[in-house]
Parts: sequence; structure tokens; C-alpha cells
Amino acid sequence: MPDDSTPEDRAAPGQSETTGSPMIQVEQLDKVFDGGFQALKNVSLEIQRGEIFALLGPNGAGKTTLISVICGLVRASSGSVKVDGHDNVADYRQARAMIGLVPQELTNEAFTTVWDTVSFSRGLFGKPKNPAHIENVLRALTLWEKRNNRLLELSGGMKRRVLIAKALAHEPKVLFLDEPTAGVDVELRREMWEVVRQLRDQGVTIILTTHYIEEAEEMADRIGVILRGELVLVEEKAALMRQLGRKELTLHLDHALDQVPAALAGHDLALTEEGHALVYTYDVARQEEGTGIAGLLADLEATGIRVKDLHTRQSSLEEIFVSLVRERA
Ligand SMILES: Nc1ncnc2c1ncn2[C@@H]1O[C@H](COP(=O)(O)OP(=O)(O)OP(=O)(O)O)[C@@H](O)[C@H]1O
Repeated sequence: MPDDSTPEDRAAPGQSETTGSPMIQVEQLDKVFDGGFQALKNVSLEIQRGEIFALLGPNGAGKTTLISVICGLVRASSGSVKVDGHDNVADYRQARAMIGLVPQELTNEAFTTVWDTVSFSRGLFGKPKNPAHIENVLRALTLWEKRNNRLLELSGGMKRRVLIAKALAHEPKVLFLDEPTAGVDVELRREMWEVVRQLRDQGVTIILTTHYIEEAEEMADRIGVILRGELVLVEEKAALMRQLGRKELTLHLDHALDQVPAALAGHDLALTEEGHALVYTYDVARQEEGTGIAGLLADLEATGIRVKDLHTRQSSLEEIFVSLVRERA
């Protein structure tokens, strides 16, 4: 990735370049499990207030471990975590009260009603009863009509909403969603995204882990990539797509070609659509230095190849992610 900045003016991966106190401040976290496996390696990360941050990584990369350490469920081997300024070990109660955690599955509460299970979650944090808040949460998640239903009577989508309602019952400022849409259908996934966006609009900071690149692409303001316990990259989504993305220019030809003409050998070209299209691939980041498109078009003209139509396509976050993982394999 081209980068002209000096080490002094470049923030370390995960460190914010903006001022103002972050909602979450993670410094040099290591986690070595009993048995010696190191699941987190020197992870530093700042999450700003009101952002949606997506943590991406392959299976076993350390996403859940990182979230669990931040939420105080797993003790770090070294390093520190502050939540809204509260150290999550020395100041555990205050730090934990700021956090809502949405796990993947509901556990063993099939016979409890929606209202009771959500109210109970609030009680766990020692917060006084506040039926008006519970009502607001249930209404916001369109669960109000179901408040007297037992969980076993709910659809999968409703159950997911209950998980979010439970996590919001004690009025946290930051919400962690662990694989919020794993295994749900497309419609429900979109519905969940909408719910998460609404929460962010209400001022809740959101951190989600996901396997679905599409989810990060759709939702996140910033993306962190974790590989084998290391946070290898933290970037604004738009900048990530700009810096690491590649673009494809597809030229649809008037007449099919048998092969790429020798006169065009200097360009990164592939023949597709049975000779009817030429695909030119280039780095988005090098665009300013000139992508060579002008030269390519001039060479095409010189060889007498006529172009009917052309279009460009930017590589998706998925392609960026796959090449990143490959690069570091
Ligand atoms: N209690 C534990 N003891 C030993 N190793 C563990 C423990 N918990 C997790 N690990 C290991 O730490 C690594 C990271 O696990 P983690 O659950 O954080 O990954 P993940 O990125 O959340 O993966 P997935 O997407 O599959 O949930 C894995 O290799 C896992 O086997």
C-alpha cells in the first residue's frame, strides 16, 4: 500500500488519529490461554463514540476472544482496556455497565416471557426497575406486541431481537454483537442491519464481529481485520476500498479476437466472453500516477480494434479481504 507519511505522523493500526476520548481504548492486549496458545498478540485499538466498527477475521482468528476480553468475560494476560474511561479490571462494574453484549444464541429461557427476560437482564446490572425504558426498547425492536409471549413461541427473527433487547435493558453506551446475522435468511439480515443502524442513530456505539464481508461492507464505518490474534489492519471502510481495491475496465469489442494482440502485450489484459471483451486490471491506489488507460486506448486505436462499450468495476471488500489473508498466509 503506498504511503508517503512518516512513522511519526502515521497512527499505529487501531489507533485513532482523531482527538477526543474514545469509547473503547484497548492497549497492547495479549492473551495466552492455559496450555500456552496465544490468541491475542499486542492488540491496540480505539473505538470512537457513535461509530459502527466491524471486526473481520477467519475462524479462530481471535474475534470472540478480543470481544470477551473487552467485555471483561476473559482476563487478558497483559495490556489494558478502558470503557468510557473506566479500566475494565480495576473499575469492573462501571466498565461493564457501559456494555451490552448480544451473544449468538438464547440460552434456556424458553418458558419466560419477553417482558420478564428483558427486565431480568436489567436487574442483573443492579439497575432500578424502569418499565418505561423496557417499553421503549421493546417498541423500538417491534417486540411490544409480543411482550407477554414466551420465547419458545417466537420466530427466529423475534428471538434475535430479544437478544438485542436484553443487551439494551440496562442502557449501555456500547453494544457488542457477536455474529449478529449468522445463519439467518437474507430478509432477516437486512432487518437486523436496519435495527443496528437505528441504534447507532440513537447514539449507541456498535462493535460487531462478522464472517459476512457483505455485512461489514454494508454497515461499518471502520473495519478491523484480525488474523491469528494480530490486528493487522484498521481502516475507514471507504479508505480501505480505495487503497487496497483494484479496478477492472471491461472493453466490449466490435469484433471478437482470438488472442490478445502482441501490440497490447505491455498492458495487463485478459480476453473474456469468447473474445468479445478485454478486461484491463489496475490498482486503484495508483490511479493518480496514471493507470495507463489513456495509453491502452491509444494502442487499441493503433491496432484498429474498435470498442463498442466499456465499464469499470471496483473490487469488493471480499476480494480485498481474501487477498489480504493470502498475502499474510
Ligand atoms: N479457552 C480456550 N483455551 C484455549 N484456546 C482457546 C480458548 N478459547 C479460544 N481458544 C483458541 O483461540 C483462538 C481464537 O478463538 P476465537 O474464538 O477468539 O476465534 P474467532 O475469531 O472468534 O473464531 P470464530 O469466527 O470461529 O468464532 C482459536 O484458535 C481457539 O481455538
